[in-house]
Amino acid sequence: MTAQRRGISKNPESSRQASSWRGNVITLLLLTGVTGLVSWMYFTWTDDLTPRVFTVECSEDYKKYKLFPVYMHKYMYILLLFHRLAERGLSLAGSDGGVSKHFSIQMLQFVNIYRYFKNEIRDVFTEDFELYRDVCSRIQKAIAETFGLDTKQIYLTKPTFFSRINSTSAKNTHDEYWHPHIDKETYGSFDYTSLLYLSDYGLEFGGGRFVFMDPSSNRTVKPRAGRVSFFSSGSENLHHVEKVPWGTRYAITVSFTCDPNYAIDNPSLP
Ligand SMILES: O=C(O)CCC(=O)C(=O)O
Ligand SMILES: [Fe+2]
Repeated sequence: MTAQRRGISKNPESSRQASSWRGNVITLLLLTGVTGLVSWMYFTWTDDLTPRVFTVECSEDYKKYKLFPVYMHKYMYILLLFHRLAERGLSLAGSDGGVSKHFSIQMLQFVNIYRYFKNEIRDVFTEDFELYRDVCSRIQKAIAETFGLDTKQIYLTKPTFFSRINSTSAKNTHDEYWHPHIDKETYGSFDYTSLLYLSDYGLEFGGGRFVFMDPSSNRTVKPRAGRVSFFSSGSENLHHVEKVPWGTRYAITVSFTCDPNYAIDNPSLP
């Protein structure tokens, strides 16, 4: 009896078909892979640079502020570089409890750079005040445009400050930046808060993301050097900053009020 073998037919036509089928599958896989990679690269690199605006319902608080119109919470990004100024100022003064806030305006528990540097202020900052003023007015313009205001309806207010956060443990409650809060309650005169980030999340520090604690879900802003986030300062924008486990996070807070009584002048050299 002859042993029977089953195997792939040696027919040349079916071999050709099999190899062209394999070729098609490989091409399809390659195409899918390349498309996936390109989409991933596109979304990773472009997503972060696109201005984003989210709208939330105004909180009940605004019923108390009859004088001023009610605006929605929105935020967007603009690109600016400001790291140098923060590092220069902050390297010379600050708390050892993980957070340093340096106001350009006098505030009780924080460093007033005018007082701190006295006559040396010109050596430390020189042309940086010009840059700072320019940044403030660009942010003011962006806020006014986004919220449908005239730039003359919002005024720079205090405190406006640099902050540096690292993993050093908090020495007092002012160092505890991670608590959920409402800026209007914390700072009083704020109607619009803006934050200009000066260092990159994930590269220069870990944690430290800004979290809007919206009722439906949280929304997170990843700090990135040059990124600006702004929002109305009422209870519709309860937020907190995640703890920073490593590295150093720099930011500038620039705030605006609708009330001319709380307006301050742009910072300038004496
Ligand atoms: O630095 C930040 O991202 C926000 C800080 C903050 O919420 C505040 O100082 O009120
Ligand atoms: Fe805040």
